[in-house]
Amino acid sequence: MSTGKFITIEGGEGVGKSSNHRFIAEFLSAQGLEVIETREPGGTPLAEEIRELLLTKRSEVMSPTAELLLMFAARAQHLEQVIKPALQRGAWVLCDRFTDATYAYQGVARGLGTDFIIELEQSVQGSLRPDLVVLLDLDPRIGMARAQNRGETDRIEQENIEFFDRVRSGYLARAAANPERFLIVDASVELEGVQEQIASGLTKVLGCASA
Ligand SMILES: Nc1ncnc2c1ncn2[C@@H]1O[C@H](COP(=O)(O)OP(=O)(O)O)[C@@H](O)[C@H]1O
Ligand SMILES: Cc1cn([C@H]2C[C@H](O)[C@@H](COP(=O)(O)OP(=O)(O)O)O2)c(=O)[nH]c1=O
Repeated sequence: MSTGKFITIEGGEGVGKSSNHRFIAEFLSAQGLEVIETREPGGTPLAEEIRELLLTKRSEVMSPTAELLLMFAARAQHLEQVIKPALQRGAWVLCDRFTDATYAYQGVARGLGTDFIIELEQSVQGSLRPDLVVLLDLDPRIGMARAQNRGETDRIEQENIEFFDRVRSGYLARAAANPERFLIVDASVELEGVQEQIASGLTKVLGCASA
């Protein structure tokens, strides 16, 4: 049996990741594929506990390196328990955020750079990389306005707009460096237009998978 494909959804806050997650899952299921839906940080009970540590507001400032290592601690657990077994049995994995988020948030926005992240990625993931990254690209001012009525902000969401500008440019730099696996979606248009862009990108990946 061939292994499944690994698809991630990326972008800043309020760009429409949750709104489009269901669309992608249904699109793939309609092709008869088994789809495992998951997210990072999180995806297993232990990794969800690490997520709580990461997102809970606290008076003690979390060091960027501690933040980075917790992201990879959660990821290591998630990979072993969920992602790798699913791919090995031929399921497709759809994950809200993955290591490209680490490059954008910790590498660029927090200013840690890429060297240590490259080392961690290699140690924790080996050769595993997403087959397709759906990057929802949007001015963070629009994303924040969209996300406004979502309730209280978490520890990372409370960063300032310059932080989220850096997140956006970090993602776009990742996409420019890895054009073969990134689908950049203009998330500023209405939901239907966003989904048309995603469907056409998925069709190409499905074409490759069945070829
Ligand atoms: N293309 C779009 N145009 C306008 N509003 C949108 C669009 N996509 C999502 N939204 C709305 O924006 C808000 C944030 O979307 P959401 O999917 O929760 O984003 P994320 O998961 O990336 O934070 C929600 O209220 C959602 O209904
Ligand atoms: C996976 C990952 C997420 N994050 C951040 C991005 C988000 O602010 C937060 C939680 O992700 P998520 O719940 O997907 O955010 P959203 O509010 O957009 O729905 O974790 C990192 O900083 N690095 C990472 O490697």
